[in-house]
Amino acid sequence: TPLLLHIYNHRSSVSDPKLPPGKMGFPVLGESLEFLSTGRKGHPEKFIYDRIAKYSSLVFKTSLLGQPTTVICGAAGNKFLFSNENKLVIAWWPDSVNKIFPSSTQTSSKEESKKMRKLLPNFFKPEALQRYIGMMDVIAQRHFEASWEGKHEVSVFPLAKMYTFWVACKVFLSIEDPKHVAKLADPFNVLASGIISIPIDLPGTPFNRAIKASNWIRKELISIIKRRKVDLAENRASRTQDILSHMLLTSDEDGQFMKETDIADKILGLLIGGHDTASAAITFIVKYLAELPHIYNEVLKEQMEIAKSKQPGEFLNWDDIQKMKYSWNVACEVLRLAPPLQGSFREAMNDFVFSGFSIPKGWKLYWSANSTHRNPQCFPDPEKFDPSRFEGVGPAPYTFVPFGGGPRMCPGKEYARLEILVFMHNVVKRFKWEKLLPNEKIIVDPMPIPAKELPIRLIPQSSSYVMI
Ligand code: HEM
Repeated sequence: TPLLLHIYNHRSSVSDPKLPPGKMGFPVLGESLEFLSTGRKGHPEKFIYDRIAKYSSLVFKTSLLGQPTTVICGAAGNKFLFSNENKLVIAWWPDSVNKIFPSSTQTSSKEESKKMRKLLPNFFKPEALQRYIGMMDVIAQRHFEASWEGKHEVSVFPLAKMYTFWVACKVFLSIEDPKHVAKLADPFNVLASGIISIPIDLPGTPFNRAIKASNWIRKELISIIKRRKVDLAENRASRTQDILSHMLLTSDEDGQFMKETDIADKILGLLIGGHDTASAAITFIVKYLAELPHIYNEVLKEQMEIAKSKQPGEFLNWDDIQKMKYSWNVACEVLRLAPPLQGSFREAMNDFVFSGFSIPKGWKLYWSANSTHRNPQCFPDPEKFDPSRFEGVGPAPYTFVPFGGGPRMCPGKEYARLEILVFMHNVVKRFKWEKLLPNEKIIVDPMPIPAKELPIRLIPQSSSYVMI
């Protein structure tokens, strides 16, 4: 619609449309505190729906993280932002994120990082990922043996993080020794908590420790990369064994290979992008399955059919994943009600007009998954857990957006689907479970997690099930 936008732009200078309704709040702080506190109280959608109601508008202005921001809600808003990437809007991250990942913004140019972003989906194409399903299953089995079996009670969130991190170490880097995984996991958790901290870089602050942790991990990654290069040259490593090999051997359209520092940054970005998101999703799947026994039973039925069809010692494969339709609908319904990422920011590249409101150049824009996920027009009876919403053609375009959309859509979406389904298969095959805290609160900061990390009581399946 460039023509339409041109007309909009033209009209904007003539009739001078107004800024969206809304309040900018206090200087600097803006409305950040309310934005964050509705999340910490477990209802991040409240910030959005209160304002949609107050201003009778799906577009409103506010100020978040020190930035004038327009929040754009609804399917039409999602479509607008996702389809105008690099035309009217460009990705924007808060300063704290840029400081923890200095090299992606400082050593590589914008052009370079755009090129890199184009390469990324190559490493996560279904064809490439199919090979990794068996590896994920191996890690899942080891994880359950090490941390679940023989236990009466466990806390789900830390275990989900351990699982996704172990899978990532294996699929990205071929690292599977639990000791080596743990050595990377510690600084990694420091890093993850620094990203969401207040960006004050003084000795001892979480932010400062995160920067140090990120430097340590990048150094470690560079040495892994150097070793791999030698191993590939001397045929001691396979060209397709993991994502690192793919990155080292893939060139862009100009025949250029990625630099070591870029690969380290990309892997670090992927580790971060995939860590708390997928583990939050897994935690909420376990939570909903505990609360909804009829859904649990359907998932169990589907997964046991698959388990019965396998030979002893045979790992999950692509055909098995294709059979997990009901389980994936359940996972999608969980992602609708508890989206791990609430939304993300863009920046206006120029002045433009959206929905009759003028958006000044440099302003930030924010889309929010909850603005459609909990909207009764997009999802009738939105509070009801109903996996059948995803049967047939499924939700209308741009209404179900846990992974975003357009050119910046989550590159790890397929990977996440596989590791979530492999987890579901392994957990229901072994256990039923009950929540230990029936009314455990949810905190969204910035990912949704149960406040006490979801402690559950495990009830092993009858042994005939586990043997299969
Ligand atoms: C259930 C799990 C996941 C959810 C809900 C999720 C969701 C998202 C969303 C909403 C975005 C932002 C899109 C935007 O700004 O419009 C994103 C970006 C991203 N995700 Fe995921 N993600 C998940 C898992 C993963 C995994 C497993 C990986 C890595 C293997 C990953 C890597 C990334 C990266 C690198 C970006 C940044 C892309 C960019 O800046 O262009 N994500 N994800």
